[in-house]
Amino acid sequence: MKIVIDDKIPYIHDAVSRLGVEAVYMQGSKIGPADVRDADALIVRTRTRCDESLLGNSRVSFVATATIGYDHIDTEYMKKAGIEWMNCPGCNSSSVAQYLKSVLLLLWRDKGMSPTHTTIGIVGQGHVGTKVAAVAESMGMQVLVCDPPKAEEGAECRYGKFVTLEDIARECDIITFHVPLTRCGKHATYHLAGQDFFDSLQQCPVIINTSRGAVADGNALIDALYNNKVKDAVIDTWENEPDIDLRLLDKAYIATPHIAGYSADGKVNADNMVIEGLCNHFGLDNPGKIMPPELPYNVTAHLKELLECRNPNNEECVNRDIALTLYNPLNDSTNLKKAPDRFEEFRGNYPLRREKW
Ligand SMILES: NC(=O)C1=CN([C@@H]2O[C@H](COP(=O)(O)OP(=O)(O)OC[C@H]3O[C@@H](n4cnc5c(N)ncnc54)[C@H](O)[C@@H]3O)[C@@H](O)[C@H]2O)C=CC1
Ligand SMILES: O=C(O)C(=O)[C@H](O)COP(=O)(O)O
Repeated sequence: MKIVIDDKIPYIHDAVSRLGVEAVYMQGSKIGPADVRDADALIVRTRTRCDESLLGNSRVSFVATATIGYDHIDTEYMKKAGIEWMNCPGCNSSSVAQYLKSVLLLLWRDKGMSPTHTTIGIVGQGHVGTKVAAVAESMGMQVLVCDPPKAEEGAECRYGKFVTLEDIARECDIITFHVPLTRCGKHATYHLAGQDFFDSLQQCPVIINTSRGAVADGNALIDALYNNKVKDAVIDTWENEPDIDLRLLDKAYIATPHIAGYSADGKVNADNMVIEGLCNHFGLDNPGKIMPPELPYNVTAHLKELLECRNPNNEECVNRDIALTLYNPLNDSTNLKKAPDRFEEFRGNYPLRREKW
């Protein structure tokens, strides 16, 4: 049995080596029809488009993407071809929530956006949006949630009732997108934040996009930043990655290379889900749980020091410093702004980041 695996999926190698199968590791964007022709399974990330042109002449019967999003998988083709496929729902949702928490703390520290005077609009109440809403609520923000598909299903909104995107545009100081990228259907999200949306903004909000680049129309967002319809932008996901728009990079307050979900915890969750799916599909013995590496001693010692020096009068600052020590998106942003051509390199060699210590 042969598996082709994206070589930038961290922590998975040991578990795969214990499966007793042939494993070929390759750069995700380079995996082509000749590489998968004699493969039985494919484990990918967002960089491999899985469709008929890749898989049509192969014997692949199982495809797993170690990600939440699956807009790179042609699910219609998978169904037609009888190929089982899986994504990893929720795997890195806490990692994206950690990214958002640090962003909200930085907006408070550096831009004076006090949480108790801030209304945040969350577009998409799925795995990620639910956790982001809880973070914002715990900081004292007023939370509005827009999720028309969930509203139509009769799902419960924890924050009053679901509102429309128009309500969000009218009321919110921060607007953050947590939707899948979809190009058809009643609730398609391609350019959901388009010209009309930006024209309708009333509060000159901060726009945060950690979903997929094309959920926001980059040109319309840049115009809105120049015309002061939008105060600041925090961009993790970009149109045309890795060839990103340098005007948006320049204007964005925080600009990161699609790494909101890159905590080691999130990566390991995805690995464990993928290995379980693979073992179930092929009847293999599960080699056991993968664990994330520990943080180095100097980081944990610094965190302990912060806690020990805690002054009850500045508890909030200590909590903020701990959160930002664990993860500060400005570090990733500074690197990307200096060297945007290294977008994929920054992702592929991402430093150890933990959600807890
Ligand atoms: N930047 C990063 O590293 C990461 C990005 N993502 C992106 O975030 C997306 C969301 O992730 P999850 O919350 O786990 O997905 P999910 O599937 O759990 O939730 C998505 C929610 O969006 C809602 N939705 C769909 N169309 C909508 C529309 N037009 N307007 C408002 N709401 C709409 C759905 O009803 C659902 O509740 C993923 O599809 C992925 O593209 C996810 C993880 C990491
Ligand atoms: O899970 C998702 O969806 C994501 O966007 C990932 O965090 C990004 O993953 P890769 O591009 O590394 O596959």
